[in-house]
Amino acid sequence: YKSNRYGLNLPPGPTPLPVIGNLHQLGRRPHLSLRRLALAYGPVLRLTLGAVPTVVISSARAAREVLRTHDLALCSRPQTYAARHLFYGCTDIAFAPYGAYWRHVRKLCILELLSARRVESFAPARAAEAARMVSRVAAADGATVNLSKVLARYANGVVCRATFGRDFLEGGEYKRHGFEGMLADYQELLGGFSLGDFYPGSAMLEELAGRATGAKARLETTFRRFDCLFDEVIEEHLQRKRKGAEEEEEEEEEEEKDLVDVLLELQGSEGLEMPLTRDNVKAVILDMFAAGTDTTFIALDWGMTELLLNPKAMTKARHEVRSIVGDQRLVSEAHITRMHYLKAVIKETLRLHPPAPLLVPRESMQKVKIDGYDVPAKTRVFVNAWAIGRDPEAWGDPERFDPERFVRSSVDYKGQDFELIPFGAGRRGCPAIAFSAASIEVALAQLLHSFDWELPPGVRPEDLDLDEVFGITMHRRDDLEAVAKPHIV
Ligand code: HEM
Repeated sequence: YKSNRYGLNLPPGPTPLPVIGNLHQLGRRPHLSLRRLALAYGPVLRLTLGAVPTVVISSARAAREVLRTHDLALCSRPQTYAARHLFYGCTDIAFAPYGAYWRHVRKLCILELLSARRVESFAPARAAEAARMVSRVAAADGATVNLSKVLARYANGVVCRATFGRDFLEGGEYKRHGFEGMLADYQELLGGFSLGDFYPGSAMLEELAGRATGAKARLETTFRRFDCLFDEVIEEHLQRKRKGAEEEEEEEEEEEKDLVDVLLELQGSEGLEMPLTRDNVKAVILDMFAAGTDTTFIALDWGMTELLLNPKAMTKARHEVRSIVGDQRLVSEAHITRMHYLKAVIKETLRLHPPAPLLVPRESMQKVKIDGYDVPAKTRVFVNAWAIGRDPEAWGDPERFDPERFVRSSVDYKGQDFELIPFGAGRRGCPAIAFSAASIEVALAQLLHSFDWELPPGVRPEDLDLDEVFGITMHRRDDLEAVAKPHIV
């Protein structure tokens, strides 16, 4: 085996796939190293992640084969050490292996939790959080604002209101529950490749590796923090229900229900195909909270970063928003249906900065052929959405932020166009595209309507450090700071 310049071992003879190597050799930014490898060796790479055969896909054509042609064969998830510890033994939606249980919870998610009607019912929550976001920015009174913090609170507020019926920002609760730390731990632990994953199937070796590296202790602490919070929230909801029943209140309006209400109702209903335990309910709540918060924040953070770096796009988007909203203070969702350029800005942001750069790994359930290569059962499959969004074969001038490209084309992120797959696609595709689009659009439109934005005095676009922190989701390492001049507040 000779070593190539990536420090990987190339096999001497022909192999079913071009490269064998080791993912931990790929450094701090695997999405980038993997793209370099794909440019050198082709869009279907095989790596050996410890004992786990792994395939990485880096072209729209190969992604179509994974996410459409072989969607069913490739729609399980690996039961990683971290996912099992954090997600109640992988009984959530995102990490459950393919089977009757996953089909059941996924169906409940599509029909009950994130249906078009439910997403619409959260419009007041989005509006309230957008208004609070404006107040937080206005409070800076022309001084430099840490916009990343403001956006993180918005994303957290929207997801918490939809999931739990309230946010945790008042009365020191945010700090008490340690939300930021919890989410940071979660992203890091899930995105990391813990030593335990190198010995799948050997429970003893996995356990030893987990202990030796300290991963187990961290996973257990993070799990316990989430678990206690969810128990508190469920008890609150049950108490409210009991009180309502004693006072013989009218049935709660469908519009006022949060996702915990819906899940508890489903749990109590008799017609359910499969019973839901309390742990199942908590696992699904964790999915909503964890899958929704950071992703929404990252899309907004990069959206505002790109607009600040590209004043022409900023001016055009602002002009569109203001010409539609006029002198009203708050942007409504009816306004947004007419904001075509704003939607193009969001697509362009998600093309260059998909919040989950390698999507969420899949696992093959049977042998399939991808791009002519044999991929055996039990192979872990990563799709490098980040590389695909910058593929020169799919995109002209791919590194340039240019929302105009979407004004001229009908390419969308809904899982039909494989050159743009920030939400994945197929049976395992993100079930929250409508929820996310609504949350991102209203926040971005509101920020552009209420304020004129500039970089802080003395900071030039080229001064911004755009480095990122890789995890299951990937955000900028530095916070975005900017100055906001009120337009209509
Ligand atoms: C910008 C925002 C978001 C992005 C970019 C995003 C991206 C993704 C991606 C890439 C996947 C894996 C898809 C695949 O394997 O093909 C996924 C799955 C998932 N997402 Fe999202 N997501 C976002 C927001 C949300 C929100 C707000 C929620 C919930 C409220 C959510 C819930 C889920 C769930 C439950 C899954 C697992 C689906 C399954 O395995 O069946 N996501 N998301």
